[in-house]
Amino acid sequence: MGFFSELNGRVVGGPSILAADFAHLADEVRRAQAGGAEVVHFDAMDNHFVPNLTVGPVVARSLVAAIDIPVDAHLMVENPDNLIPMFVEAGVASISVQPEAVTHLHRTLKMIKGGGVEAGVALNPTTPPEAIEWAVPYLDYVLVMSVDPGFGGQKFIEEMVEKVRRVRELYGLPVQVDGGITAETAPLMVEAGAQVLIAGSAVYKTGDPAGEMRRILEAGRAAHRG
Ligand SMILES: O=C(CO)[C@@H](O)[C@H](O)COP(=O)(O)O
Ligand SMILES: [Co+2]
Repeated sequence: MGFFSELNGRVVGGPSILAADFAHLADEVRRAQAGGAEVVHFDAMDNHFVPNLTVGPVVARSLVAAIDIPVDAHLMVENPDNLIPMFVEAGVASISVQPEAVTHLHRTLKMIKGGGVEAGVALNPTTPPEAIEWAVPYLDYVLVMSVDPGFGGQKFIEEMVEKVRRVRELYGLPVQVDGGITAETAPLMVEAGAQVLIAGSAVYKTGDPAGEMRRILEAGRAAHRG
């Protein structure tokens, strides 16, 4: 049970908080919800794995309490094991880790699942889908990064469309996509098999978060092969 395991073939999406106004996070999420967002993507960065620093479990806890859609935590941190129990305690619905930042991935995924939340891996653009073959029994979703993690507003990496197709073919797990997702790139990703569309800049940097969220979801759904 959970957000990813209950998608039932639907294409869904939500905003990445990275591009939102952090002084009004819950309101920013509600703006995207007005455009059909069903999940919010919470980017945690540590200035070690990525050269940027954002927020952690304390802010996640407040956000969970203030909104009524699931919070999906994307941990771009080295050694996430210390943080996982705190994110679980904060009430997030799912946690993805970057396998490039984790030494004992099996242990880390078991820790996430043991906390009763859904587990994912977020693959850097050059990390091959085959790298997670033996992690699949412990996964509820795969996040294909279509930019290098660390910043919003970067250029979409086109080859990631084929990577989505490959991940879907290999594992059949729900694929989430993150990085440079817009109403133009979303259909390419959905046609290749992506089901969960995450967008930061495209939603929040245009002045119409609800309208842009809706546009991305409609464009994605129009490309869905069912
Ligand atoms: O995880 C990340 C970046 O590391 C993403 O969640 C970005 O925040 C997406 O931002 P846009 O590329 O949509 O602006
Ligand atoms: Co992210």
